[in-house]
Amino acid sequence: MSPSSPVPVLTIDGPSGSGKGTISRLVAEHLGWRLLDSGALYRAVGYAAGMEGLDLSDAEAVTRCAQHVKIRFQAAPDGGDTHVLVNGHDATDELRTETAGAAASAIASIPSVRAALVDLQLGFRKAPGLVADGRDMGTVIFPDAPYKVFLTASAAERAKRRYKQLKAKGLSVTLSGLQREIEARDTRDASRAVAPLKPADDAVLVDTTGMGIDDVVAKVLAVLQPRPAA
Ligand SMILES: Nc1ncnc2c1ncn2[C@@H]1O[C@H](COP(=O)(O)OP(=O)(O)OP(=O)(O)O)[C@@H](O)[C@H]1O
Ligand SMILES: Nc1ccn([C@H]2C[C@H](O)[C@@H](COP(=O)(O)O)O2)c(=O)n1
Repeated sequence: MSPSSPVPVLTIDGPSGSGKGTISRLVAEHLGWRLLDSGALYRAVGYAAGMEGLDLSDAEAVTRCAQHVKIRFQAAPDGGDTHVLVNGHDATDELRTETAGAAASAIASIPSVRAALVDLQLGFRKAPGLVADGRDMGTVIFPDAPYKVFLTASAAERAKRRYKQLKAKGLSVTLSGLQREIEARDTRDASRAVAPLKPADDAVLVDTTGMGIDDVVAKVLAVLQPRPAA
């Protein structure tokens, strides 16, 4: 990278449960790059709005909340999951629930809420590079990113992964209920007017159905390799 060239960004977009968070973290660790979990920002706004007792469809009130909320990512001392502090409260566990995901998806369809989070996201672009995980990383926030991936997997496989993850945490969930929630969230995220969930025109599509995590990491890292001249 020359001193004048922009900091490289790898965007990893995709639907819920496709593995964006897991793969982004592993790829960022491998590269020694920073990580932006943009979904956590929308989850934090939805959570903060809930704590204030706001009606999530009140666009003005939720936008004010998005403009003022203090969100901080804190590395776990034991090397585990990064903690997310919302207005000083460690909300890591609350933010990972499907309820928080649905609230995030609802407030994320408000254009002024999205606008309130743009500068915060752009601020993550620092040397030596950034892996950015979300729904609109490659299309809206970092359209000039040199590397873009769109991760998918069948809804049934994504529901199975989520089921395993939540069961391991001791939560009482059903596979069919999770699949319904995942599909409802995908539909809302993909059909909103602003920054809908969709692959960037120049993204590499990776269908992870039936693939293990290590194979997906390898496939994503391959996107960063220079292509042989034709
Ligand atoms: N290729 C894979 N094979 C099997 N399990 C996977 C794979 N990728 C991710 N997982 C598991 O699936 C679960 C969901 O993954 P993850 O949270 O990374 O998805 P996500 O796309 O970030 O979801 P969300 O958008 O809802 O935050 C995790 O338990 C993760 O370990
Ligand atoms: N760039 C982004 C990231 C997330 N959202 C919204 C839509 C998602 O359903 C919700 C939660 O995201 P997750 O943590 O599951 O990745 O947040 C968005 O609109 N744009």
